[in-house]
Amino acid sequence: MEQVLRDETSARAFVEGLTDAAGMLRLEALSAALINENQRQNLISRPSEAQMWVRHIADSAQLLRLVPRETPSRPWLDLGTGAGFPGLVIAALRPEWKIVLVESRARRVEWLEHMVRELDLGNCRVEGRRLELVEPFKASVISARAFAPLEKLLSLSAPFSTKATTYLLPKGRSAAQELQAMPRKIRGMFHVEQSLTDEEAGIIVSK
Ligand SMILES: C[S@@+](CC[C@H](N)C(=O)[O-])C[C@H]1O[C@@H](n2cnc3c(N)ncnc32)[C@H](O)[C@@H]1O
Repeated sequence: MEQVLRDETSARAFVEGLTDAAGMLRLEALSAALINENQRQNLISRPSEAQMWVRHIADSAQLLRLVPRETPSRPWLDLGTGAGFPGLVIAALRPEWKIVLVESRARRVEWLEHMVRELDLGNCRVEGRRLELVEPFKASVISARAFAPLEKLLSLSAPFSTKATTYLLPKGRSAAQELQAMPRKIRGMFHVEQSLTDEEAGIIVSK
């Protein structure tokens, strides 16, 4: 098994390897603002504030290992971005990529829009509505962490996917089980990658 990022120092070093100094500054700013905003609205669990890099930032950033380094030809769509994971972290690491964050809760939408402006992420757009109401477009990547059960996720996101779309779905410790419970045809379209931030967690990946 690969390295597991057990502490904040190793998680930060891992993310450093994926970006440049400006990217790290954006993530530091995101982390500080998020801890501040978490006093006003419940964005992340309080205990996870002290493990921001392992639990949230590196956990999101690791998805970049699963896609090509080149700018995708179509947008990266993140479903149910919430506090910003994983989509806002990807946008902070790859500001030249087109990223669309979908989030329905008004205060979270405000927060995401605020951070997109603060971090000057001109290629990142927030769709502040339910996914069901978003005008469909074809995405290169569809990511979602803790958004919906796999079957529902696939049906809600179908209008945004093509045969070439890569799904990246951090599913925690239920990944293998959730995939196993799917009909064989769907099972065959995905596999589970080991998460670098939790040795028992998996990421459901298409193709
Ligand atoms: C459990 S949170 C996860 C947030 C974030 N992805 C993370 O892992 O930290 C799920 C988020 O999805 C949003 N959500 C749920 N159903 C949605 C829908 N149909 N359209 C858009 N957003 C939705 C919720 O408002 C919530 O912020």
